[in-house]
Formats: sequence, structure tokens, C-alpha cells
Amino acid sequence: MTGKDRYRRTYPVSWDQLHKDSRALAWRLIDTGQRWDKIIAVVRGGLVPAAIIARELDIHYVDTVCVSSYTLKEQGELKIIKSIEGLNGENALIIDDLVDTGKTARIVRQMLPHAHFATVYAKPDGRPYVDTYVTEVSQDTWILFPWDSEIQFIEPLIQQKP
Ligand SMILES: O=P(O)(O)OC[C@H]1O[C@H](OP(=O)(O)OP(=O)(O)O)[C@H](O)[C@@H]1O
Repeated sequence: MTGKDRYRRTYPVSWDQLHKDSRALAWRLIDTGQRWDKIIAVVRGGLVPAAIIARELDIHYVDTVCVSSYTLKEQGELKIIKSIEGLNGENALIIDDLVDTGKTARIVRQMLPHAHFATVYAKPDGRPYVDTYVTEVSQDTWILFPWDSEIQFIEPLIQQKP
């Protein structure tokens, strides 16, 4: 299934919730007992969680891999826009906002095979490709991130058509 048909529900995440969930991910990472000295953010969705994790884990080295797989809700071809040279992922933590089908995680793991892969949110198909995550949502849920949304007026429920 491709495109909008894949999503039957929406899970809106506010900035506050994203901050709390990213801090919860930081706690979970600390609880593994492992320690890392580098963060690799998967651009773009991983940028904000990576900044929060870098602060909580006191990591000052942050780099990026740039991969794009979606055009809004339409699943498109996966493109590597920027890779990483000279690292195998040792002592590195890869951070993304979400693992959905797992396509992005699989390709980033190939670039950095020794890294620990962590996401804030995970769907069942992508879960096997992450080492640590916080919240699972169903495969047919569209996670509406705060950077993709705005607060706006809506009609009273009674005036909305079914
Ligand atoms: O598990 P997958 O099916 O690969 O999906 C997860 C990826 O999709 C989103 O990125 P997207 O490609 O939308 O790019 P963006 O973060 O730049 O918006 C998200 O940030 C993950 O990187």
C-alpha cells in the first residue's frame, strides 16, 4: 500500500510532548548503561530529538546523515543526500524521530554498522531495526509532528460533517 491509504489515524504531537518523549528516550538510553561520544542525526526528522538527546547526554559532537524517503504523506524513492565518511558507528548514537517501514533505518545502519540506533517513535514494521525507542504507534497511524502543523480554528463538532 502506498500514499495516504496507508494511514487511517492521526497522532498529533505537540512541542511539549516531543520534548517529554525525547527526554524519556534519553532516560532509556542512560539506563542501557552504554555510553556514546557522538550523535548522528537523521535529517530532517532526527534534528530536534538529536538536539534534546545531545543536551541530556552531554554529547557535544553532532553530525548528520541526510536521507529523504517521503514527499509529505506519499512514500517515494529513498534518496541519500549526505552520507558519513570515516566512521563505522563505534561509540555513535544515531537519532531519528521515527521508524516507520524501517527503510531509512536499514540504509543508515549499513553506513554505520556499529552504531546504536534510537528513535522516539516506532511502528511495528520498523521496530526490528531500532535498538531503543519510546512510544509505539500502529502501522496505519500518521504521526503529525509539531514542525509539520499549526494551531488553527476549527468549527464546533456539531457543525462538522461526518
Ligand atoms: O522507516 P521509514 O519508512 O524509512 O520512515 C521513517 C523516516 O521517514 C521520515 O523522514 P522523511 O523521509 O519523511 O524525511 P524528513 O525527515 O526530511 O521529513 C522520518 O524522519 C524517518 O527518517
